[in-house]
Amino acid sequence: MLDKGMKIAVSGKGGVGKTSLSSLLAHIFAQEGKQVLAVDADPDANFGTALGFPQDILDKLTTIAEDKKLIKERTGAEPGKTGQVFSLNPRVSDIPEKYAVEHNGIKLMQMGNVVTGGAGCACPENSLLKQLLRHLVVKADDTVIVDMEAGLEHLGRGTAEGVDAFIVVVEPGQRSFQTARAVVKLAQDLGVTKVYAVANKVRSGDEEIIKKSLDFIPILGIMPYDPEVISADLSGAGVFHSAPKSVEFGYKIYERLLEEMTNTEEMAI
Ligand SMILES: Nc1ncnc2c1ncn2[C@@H]1O[C@H](COP(=O)(O)OP(=O)(O)OP(=O)(O)O)[C@@H](O)[C@H]1O
Repeated sequence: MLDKGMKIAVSGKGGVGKTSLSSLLAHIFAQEGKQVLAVDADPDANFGTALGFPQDILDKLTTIAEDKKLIKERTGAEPGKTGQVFSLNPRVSDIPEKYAVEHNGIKLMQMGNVVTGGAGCACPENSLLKQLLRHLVVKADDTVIVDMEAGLEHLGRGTAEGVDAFIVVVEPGQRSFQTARAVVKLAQDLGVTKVYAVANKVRSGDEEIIKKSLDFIPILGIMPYDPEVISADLSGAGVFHSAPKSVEFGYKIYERLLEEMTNTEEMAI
């Protein structure tokens, strides 16, 4: 295993279970003694709640994209305005330490949404978020788990190349398969080499059709439909602490990930 922690990005169509899987992996890596940094880069997600962070800690979490002072200080430009000159290479190395909150040995950061100009906007907040994600993936020693939206808004080429495992979460259904195809293509175009699928919310008997539909990508694991994941969401207790069946499947995915990493290292020798 590498000295540096693994860098894992999790993506997929809205609602497929990206955040639930990301939270399971974060806890499993932490249990296995890794320093884990969970990065919430999906504006629709609530990574902190899925991780089981208490509300008083989440209240202290600053969303980077909404910190106007920070954006102005680092990029030299006003957030929310286009047509300005701003730094494409802002200083970010001190941000994780200042902005992450911690609970149960897991650190959490929240990137937030870039509203101005929509997808791919050339604005100061996007410049800062992209540079920050690049720093976390390329430079940080922690095991980094990024919960991302399907558009891969913050994933630039340099960052993509540093990702050890890019996981596309898929639920049984043609729309989810189609999104998976599009996300896989986006990721590969950006230079990610290790792209995998995890099928989630799978009812017994559906495994074969899922394997057939995902023949374009290696499958890391198949997670069952698990009502306890929904209960965890309702109670705010966190998936890892309240859905033991899913935790078991999460461990299988963790082991597959380690195997994949070992294979890559052997290939590199
Ligand atoms: N294995 C599962 N079995 C049953 N329900 C699940 C499972 N995994 C996730 N869910 C439920 O599906 C919903 C969406 O899950 P989650 O928030 O993890 O997905 P997401 O892809 O991150 O969504 P978003 O795009 O909205 O951030 C939640 O209500 C969650 O409890």
